[in-house]
Amino acid sequence: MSFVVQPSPPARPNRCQLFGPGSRPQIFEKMAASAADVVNLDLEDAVAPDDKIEARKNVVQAINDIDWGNKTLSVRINGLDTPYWVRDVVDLMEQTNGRLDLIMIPKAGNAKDVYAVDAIVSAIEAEKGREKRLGFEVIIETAAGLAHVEEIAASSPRMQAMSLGPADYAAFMGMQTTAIGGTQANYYMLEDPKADGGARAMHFADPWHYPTVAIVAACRTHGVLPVDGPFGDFSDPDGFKAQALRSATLGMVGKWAIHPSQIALANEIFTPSEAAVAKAKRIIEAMEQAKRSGAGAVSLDGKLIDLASIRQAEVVVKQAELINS
Ligand SMILES: CC(=O)SCCNC(=O)CCNC(=O)[C@H](O)C(C)(C)COP(=O)(O)OP(=O)(O)OC[C@H]1O[C@@H](n2cnc3c(N)ncnc32)[C@H](O)[C@@H]1OP(=O)(O)O
Ligand SMILES: O=CC(=O)O
Ligand SMILES: [Mg+2]
Repeated sequence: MSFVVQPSPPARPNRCQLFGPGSRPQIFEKMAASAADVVNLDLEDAVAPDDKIEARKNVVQAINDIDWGNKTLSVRINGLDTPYWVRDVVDLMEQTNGRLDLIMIPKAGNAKDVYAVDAIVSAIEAEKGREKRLGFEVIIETAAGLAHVEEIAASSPRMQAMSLGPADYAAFMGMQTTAIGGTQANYYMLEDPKADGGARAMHFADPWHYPTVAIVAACRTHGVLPVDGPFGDFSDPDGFKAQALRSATLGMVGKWAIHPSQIALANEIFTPSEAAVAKAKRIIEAMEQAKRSGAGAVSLDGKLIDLASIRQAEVVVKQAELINS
């Protein structure tokens, strides 16, 4: 236990981040009317090179003209290795009305990447006398991003969220797959040949486990929201749910949707169920009683609960309160 108190991440729901290409303005109103907590207008990989300039104009206009309600509104700018990103940032800062909440920085490789964007944003904010501080979110989706995940999480007071990007992550790590997230057919173990009469059942392992835990740890250390990225097969709701359940279990607070059919799935998984909230409240209640009687550890339903159980239960209760607030 460190004497440094773990900072809280931004207190806003982030169960689902709905993405849409900036080059497809016909869907912007649908995104605004959706049940996603966060809308991400994309200038990066969902926009073809020839459409980059037009997409930027569409996004600027949409930020100014569309009623985004109480959504967290974010734009994914182009990567710092492209000729587009500076103009993305400058136009978003100079030509929009202050409604924009976040800029998403893709392929963040180290803290200096965030610093570079911060320098431009800070200068324009000061020049324009903007009172609302723009927030940042990043995607961890390169080998360098993973290697420097903690310094990226700590890189700026603007940092609000960090997502795992499994598509680029797979590419940059040289993984042999073209699927975006989820189960990988070749990542399995076979049962011991001597077990079960040699039937050798397959057990799929989770190739996203390590980056997920690394992101969650970095985020929890620095008060940033950890988010699971895209699941490309939008025709496979069960696969999406299994992936989302794994990341929720490991501490992530939400997941991207790359199709409207994935929004309700993400909202369901990242909203604590009534049963989970009721159980968490029973634990807190039982521990209050235990404290009054001087006990640190007691049994509830035949299981141990102690002071750590309060902290566990509070995660569930606070998440439910945040969503219902
Ligand atoms: C690896 C990464 O970087 S992922 C992040 C970047 N990627 C993206 O932003 C891609 C986002 N998704 C999309 O562009 C699209 O959903 C696609 C290309 C996958 C599929 O598009 P379509 O073929 O039009 O899907 P489909 O026909 O099933 O759409 C059904 C309805 O949902 C709408 N829709 C589709 N995608 C979206 C979206 N992202 N947001 C809101 N509405 C949408 C369609 O306009 C259509 O509406 P309608 O019923 O009123 O006509
Ligand atoms: O940007 C997201 C990804 O998976 O790559
Ligand atoms: Mg990517």
